[in-house]
Amino acid sequence: MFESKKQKQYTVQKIRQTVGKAINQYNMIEADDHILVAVSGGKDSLALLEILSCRRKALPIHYHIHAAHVITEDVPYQIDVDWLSDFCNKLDVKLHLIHTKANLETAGNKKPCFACSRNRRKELFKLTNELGIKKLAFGHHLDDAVETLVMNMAQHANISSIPAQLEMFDGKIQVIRPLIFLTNSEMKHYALIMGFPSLKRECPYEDHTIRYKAREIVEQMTELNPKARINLFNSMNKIDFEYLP
Ligand SMILES: Nc1ncnc2c1ncn2[C@@H]1O[C@H](COP(=O)(O)OP(=O)(O)OP(=O)(O)O)[C@@H](O)[C@H]1O
Repeated sequence: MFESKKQKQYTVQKIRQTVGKAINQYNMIEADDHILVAVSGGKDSLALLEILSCRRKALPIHYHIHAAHVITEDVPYQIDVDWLSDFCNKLDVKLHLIHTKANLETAGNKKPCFACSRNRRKELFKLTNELGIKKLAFGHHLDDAVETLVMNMAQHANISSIPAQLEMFDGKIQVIRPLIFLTNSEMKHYALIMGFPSLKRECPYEDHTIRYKAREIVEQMTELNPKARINLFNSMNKIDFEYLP
């Protein structure tokens, strides 16, 4: 679909404003904060890094952005680190590369993908702590939250998802998700306009079977109501306890 320069500018501005809305609503960023952005090389975390970095120029408050990318050496999936370094340089953001191993052979009956992402999170928390940073930002968006809601209801019989912000380790680290009000389709659109390449390759261990099924279910629900995705998201803030069994 052809989009004029003006339309593209409008989309970019709207998406950046929506990030700003989440940041303000959850008080995610304060003056002089240091924020470590976890960057996978996928479109969402690249956009998150770029948006947070650009916002610094437009705001009266100042905050510091750092980026971290975890390289799991024993998993045959790597991104173009030179491109990412260059991207961070242009944004005037320091990139921290974390080299680690998932040691999948010792993961017992845990699935490789689970063991690898648990190790990645551990490494990100470790670096955040070592750098004396309090805020760790992830690139999860609204679709991730809705899919997680559906998965948790079906698998764990509880109503829970991924929070927009969460205090961890007795408040030492605050996890923030500034893209939480944006859909996957909005993020795809943003990446296309900004010309972000897809640095991520499919990992051979990647097992998203359940998540893909949850995604399909959410997609089917949009046939009931085109707004189903947003409604599922908003329903998490509107639980009518009197009308529950
Ligand atoms: N190798 C990594 N290094 C640093 N952070 C990561 C890495 N992989 C994932 N993350 C963080 O975890 C978030 C969710 O990861 P996930 O693999 O679900 O995202 P993705 O959709 O594959 O990539 P992205 O969200 O960047 O488009 C990412 O947005 C990013 O913030």
